[in-house]
Amino acid sequence: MTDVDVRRVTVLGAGNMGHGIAEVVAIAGYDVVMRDVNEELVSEGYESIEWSLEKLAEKDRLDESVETVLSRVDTAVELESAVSDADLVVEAAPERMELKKEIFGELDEHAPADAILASNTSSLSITEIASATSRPESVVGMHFFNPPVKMALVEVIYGSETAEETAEAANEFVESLGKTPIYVRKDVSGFVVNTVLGPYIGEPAWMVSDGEATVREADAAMVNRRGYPMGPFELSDLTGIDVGHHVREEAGRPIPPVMAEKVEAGDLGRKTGAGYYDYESGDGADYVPEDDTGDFDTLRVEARMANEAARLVGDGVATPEAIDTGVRLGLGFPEGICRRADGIGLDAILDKLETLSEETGEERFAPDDHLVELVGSGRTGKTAGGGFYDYDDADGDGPGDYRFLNYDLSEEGLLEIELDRPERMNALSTDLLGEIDDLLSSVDVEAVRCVTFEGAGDRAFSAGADIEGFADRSPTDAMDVTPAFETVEEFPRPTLAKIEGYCLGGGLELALACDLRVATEGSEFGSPEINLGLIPGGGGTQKLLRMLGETRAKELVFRGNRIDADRAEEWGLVNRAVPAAEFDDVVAEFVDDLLSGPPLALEVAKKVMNEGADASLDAALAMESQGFGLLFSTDDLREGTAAFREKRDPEFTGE
Ligand SMILES: C/C=C/C(=O)SCCNC(=O)CCNC(=O)[C@H](O)C(C)(C)COP(=O)(O)OP(=O)(O)OC[C@H]1O[C@@H](n2cnc3c(N)ncnc32)[C@H](O)[C@@H]1OP(=O)(O)O
Repeated sequence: MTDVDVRRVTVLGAGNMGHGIAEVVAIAGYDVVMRDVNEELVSEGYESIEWSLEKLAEKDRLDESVETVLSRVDTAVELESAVSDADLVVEAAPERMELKKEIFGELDEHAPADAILASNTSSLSITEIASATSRPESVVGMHFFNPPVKMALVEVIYGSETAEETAEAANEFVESLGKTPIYVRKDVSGFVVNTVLGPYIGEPAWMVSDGEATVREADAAMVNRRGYPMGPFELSDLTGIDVGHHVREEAGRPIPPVMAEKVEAGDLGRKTGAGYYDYESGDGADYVPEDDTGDFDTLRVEARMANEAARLVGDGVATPEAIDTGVRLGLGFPEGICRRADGIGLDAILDKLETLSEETGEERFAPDDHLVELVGSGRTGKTAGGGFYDYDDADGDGPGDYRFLNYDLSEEGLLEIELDRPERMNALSTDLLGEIDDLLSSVDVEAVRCVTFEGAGDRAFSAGADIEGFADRSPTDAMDVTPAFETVEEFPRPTLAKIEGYCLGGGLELALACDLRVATEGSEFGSPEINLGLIPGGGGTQKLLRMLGETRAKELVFRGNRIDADRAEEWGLVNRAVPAAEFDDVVAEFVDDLLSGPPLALEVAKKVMNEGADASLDAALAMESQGFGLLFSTDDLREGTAAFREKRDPEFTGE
């Protein structure tokens, strides 16, 4: 359950968002009432929850039975009784201000005095919604992304009178759902994610309108050259061209002519069969890498997004971390826009905006004050040691602040490393591999006694190398995956992979570079590279051969299909496959032994065993005997033998 005070939740609205939110809330263990204005809508919503839960159960992604989760979902038509004992109400009604205000007026009358009143609006002002109540301090925005069951992000938005404790409770509640909240500290139009998305869609539309680019060039360049998951026009077709048009109209912003023409012609995107691409008589978003002529000005688009991000930071709406988390989880951007801007150089971004501003006189290029300040104070990005972020490791003298990696080094010497790209199944991008390499190369080894690796989220340790990045990579770059795996393998302390979920391709190779592997029973293992026309490239072919023998290794590599954790244990691919409920305890037992073990003997054992595996038996035995001799002169040996004599646990110091 949850450690916040919320126990009973009411969701108002049984449509796409409403039933999705109710489902997520019930899965997290809360009792939830889903209310809509008539029985038909409510039962359609309920059936959708049931259908979705069954799909999750089929994919083994539900810890409880469908019936148990459903037993926590109640439905209602009457608002008063639905909210009368709710701790939290999430309103997910259609996006019309008058309707929302009416609902919040009713909530004010019927919901308990201490209830949190949240709106799932994606575009309307929280302050104005709250004005319909006599308790605006209890009203907060809680913007889930569609579909809630799949999307990890929730924006928690402050209205102008939202109390700190209301926002904090909303934040904790979102975390208790297993989702990632970001704070949007001021009630700005578009909140965080849609504010950054605006120029991604809008600027290419201006460029096409002005005859400076084609739709296909823009999409191909942003996807292939800059790694975005979808081209701006492809994305616009998917979400509906009229949606972006409406948002701009409402905000009083100029509308790119190409967008206005499409809306006027009724070509709104996929939903009408045609938009920027033709989905009925054509092949849909059929741009290909060759459409990327190299002329499309990607910097112009990214400079505008970075400018919006600077405005959000400068105005105190969100931190760079929140913005980056928002666009990664909410839009699937390959990295946060603030990180990316720091990488490009804020001076180059400012220069681009100033040039465009002078050339066109258009308001949208006016550089934001915060951006100007950052550049003026020398914070021009990563190479300068600071931009939106600080780069402590710019001088290369220690681990820094990583984008895709979280780590913690405890006083006892446990270095816990988490691969943090849950939205991409913790796929190993070049950057992520570089960060693993950097961390293990720069950490103070003397302070570490054991390392664990795990994947963020509950779906994957890692689903392999980042396939999105493949199109863009030269063969020599692509061969560059092994250094990080070698660093892991050669790290002088014992390493343990904690595997929950998919462990595939490069993810399996990372786990194999670790000394030990513990997995939950629901985990799946495989080398699916062959299905992509590839072979394992991070040591997999050779590691599997040595670990499993030719018969099993070839089955994994040639067939490319997955095996379950029990079979992985039987084959010797993992040390233990355990039920999820026992996982933490089993991992803790392994870690305790490694942390309390003699560091020098463990280091020598690791080296002798790793290097000996590839040497002749004579050479390997010579290595072992040399290591054995070496350890005889250590304090740890004296401590180990003394502890044995004195019948106590040894306390090794690594000397
Ligand atoms: C030297 C090393 C080479 C290699 O490692 S090559 C890569 C080898 N690995 C693979 O081929 C595995 C690819 N992934 C999959 O087959 C599936 O995923 C899974 C079976 C792991 C899970 O399937 P499901 O439950 O249906 O989830 P989902 O919608 O496919 O994945 C969620 C999001 O994660 C992205 N993703 C998954 N694996 C990768 C990857 N390896 N590289 C980049 N992105 C990946 C998806 O695209 C999607 O993203 P969106 O939600 O935006 O559609």
